Amino acid sequence: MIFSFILAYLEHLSKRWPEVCLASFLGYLSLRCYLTYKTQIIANWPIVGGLPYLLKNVYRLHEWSAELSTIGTSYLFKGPLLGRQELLLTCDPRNVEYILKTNFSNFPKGPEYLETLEVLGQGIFSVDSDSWHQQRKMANKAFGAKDFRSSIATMSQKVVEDKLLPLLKHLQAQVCTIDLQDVLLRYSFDSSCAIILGEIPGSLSPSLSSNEFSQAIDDAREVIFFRNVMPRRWWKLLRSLRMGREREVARILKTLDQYMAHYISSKREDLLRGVEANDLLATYMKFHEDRNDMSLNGDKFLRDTVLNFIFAGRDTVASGLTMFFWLVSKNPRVEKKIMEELRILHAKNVADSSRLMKPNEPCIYRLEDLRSLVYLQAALYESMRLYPPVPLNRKGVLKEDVLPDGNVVRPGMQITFSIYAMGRMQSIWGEDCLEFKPERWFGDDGKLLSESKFKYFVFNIGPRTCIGKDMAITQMKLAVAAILFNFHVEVLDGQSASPKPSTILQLKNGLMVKIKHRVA
Ligand code: HEM
Repeated sequence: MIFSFILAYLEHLSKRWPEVCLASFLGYLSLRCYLTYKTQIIANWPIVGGLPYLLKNVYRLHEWSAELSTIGTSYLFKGPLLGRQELLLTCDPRNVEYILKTNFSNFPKGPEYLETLEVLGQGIFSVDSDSWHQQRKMANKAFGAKDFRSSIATMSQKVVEDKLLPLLKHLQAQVCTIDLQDVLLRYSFDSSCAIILGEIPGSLSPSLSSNEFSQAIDDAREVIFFRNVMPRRWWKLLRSLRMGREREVARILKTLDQYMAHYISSKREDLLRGVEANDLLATYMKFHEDRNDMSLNGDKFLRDTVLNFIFAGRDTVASGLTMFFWLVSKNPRVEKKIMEELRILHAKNVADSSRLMKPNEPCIYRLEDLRSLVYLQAALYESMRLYPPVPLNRKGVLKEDVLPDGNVVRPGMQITFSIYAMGRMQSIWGEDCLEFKPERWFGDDGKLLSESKFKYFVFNIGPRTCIGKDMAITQMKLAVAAILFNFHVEVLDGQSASPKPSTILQLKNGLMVKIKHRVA
């Protein structure tokens, strides 16, 4: 009796106020979803899919990815109904190896992802298939060129010696608190530009003034991140309306184009005047000077190529260094062992009369010293395991395929894997996976193990493996050895290592330190 009365009343309401009824129904559904799913780390709600979870966690994306890895190694995430996109989140190392290496050709970056990299043009990083093959071949040739390889070490050493150490000496004398993350970003920017363009932009000057080119790279990265976390249709709509972050794109492109045009034309003039140059830009120009194919030698090709290398190298090296200093500050035992290694080498160099080392000048390490710094190398690998500079990777799917864990992937789907989560998985690294232990990188014979012995995806694996790995390790070792030997980096208490949401791992609030004199 009461039931039929309620039904009749509802029928009456829905006829008189259909909007109110629809709104109440949706409200009821949302409340039910909220109460059902509120304690879950992730779920696919009706209509909106997993978007509420993404929005809720976007500010702590990498920590969230590590939490997801504790409930399962793969999860099929569904986007909102409008433009529904399926995304397989995985941190199963078998899947990642299959995607990056075993069946590489079936998993290109794909048009959806490449669109988000618009500012990078058509460089090695932002193309697939034939164009990528061709560019990779050229890049392998450039990175294999003897003159270019030796200029990597010479230029990095020059930036450490002439720019980084004098700045740190100045900051030590000022006795002030500084953001080490910012200083290291300046170092990797100056050092990358020196190696790639043959010019040091001077961002390590004592005034620590801002640099327009470097700022445009930061802004471009933010746009790329934004496009990667927003549903595709949403950011495209914002782009057509020139709203939000998308409003910035034209200005960023203009700045990047202006700087690139300047560097390319002045390098061309230098080479015509017979100036000797072995930087990457000059190496590419020399490769192609006898070719008439303008698509390989034109300014647009050079602009995209060189910009891609600066993008790939600048933030990654700074990120690796920042997290290294953070971890070392929390692990004095490791710092002591690195210092022992550095002091033994220093004593050897002082005894070597050809090195002409003066007792009161800051100690500089050279390329030939780096090979013997094995504990330092292990500590760098280990810190990038816990804090990989590129924490996420994304791939598309060409043909339907079954991944090693049984998940079926189809064209149109996206696959994202978290290198951050995989670096912290007990099933890969053992019970002490969260400890910073460079010792895990040594075999029973005391020799440094190669990273291929581990499920270590920090530099990618397979055909698209990072081409700048050796360059990065050289830049990092030279900087760490010079900083630690000459200064004591005092990391201020009360800071946390929360990464900011970005395509490159960076600390949300920087790394505040005091630079002090190192007492021998
Ligand atoms: C610690 C420093 C670095 C780390 C952790 C790192 C990591 C990576 C990763 C994960 C990828 C694959 C990205 C993807 O497929 O989307 C990559 C690709 C690449 N890296 Fe690095 N990288 C570092 C430094 C550098 C440096 C210094 C350079 C040279 C300037 C460089 C040049 C490249 C290039 C050109 C690619 C694209 C390769 C291709 O697609 O064939 N990287 N790197």
